[in-house]
Amino acid sequence: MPTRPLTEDERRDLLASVPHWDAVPGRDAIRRSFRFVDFGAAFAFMARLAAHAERHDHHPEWFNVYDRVDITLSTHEANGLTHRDIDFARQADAAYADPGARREG
Ligand SMILES: C[C@H](O)[C@H](O)[C@H]1CNC2=NC(N)=NC(=O)C2=N1
Repeated sequence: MPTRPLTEDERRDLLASVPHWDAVPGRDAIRRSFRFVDFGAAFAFMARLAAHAERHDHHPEWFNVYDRVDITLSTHEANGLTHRDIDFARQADAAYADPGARREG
């Protein structure tokens, strides 16, 4: 998957396709917070995405405290958003939508 920066048209269309993700002020990056029933569910979510990150050589910036995981995505080599970030966001959304994810609420 290319690591070139997104074109303006790509950016508009691709960001619209990941509506749960918000632009990060001052950075060409996107972020989303995920809440789970407990730490075990949060960590299982991270473990699943860690495997994806390794397979695709594309790694998130993330923060975890107990039942919460905050993920920020950007491509360091491009110093901004690329297709890899959109792909990762979709993977994270799919993992969170999985019935076994034990989401909060
Ligand atoms: C050497 C290794 O392939 C590169 O550092 C990869 C690793 N994971 C990465 N992750 C992200 N988010 N951006 C990158 O540019 C990147 N580059």
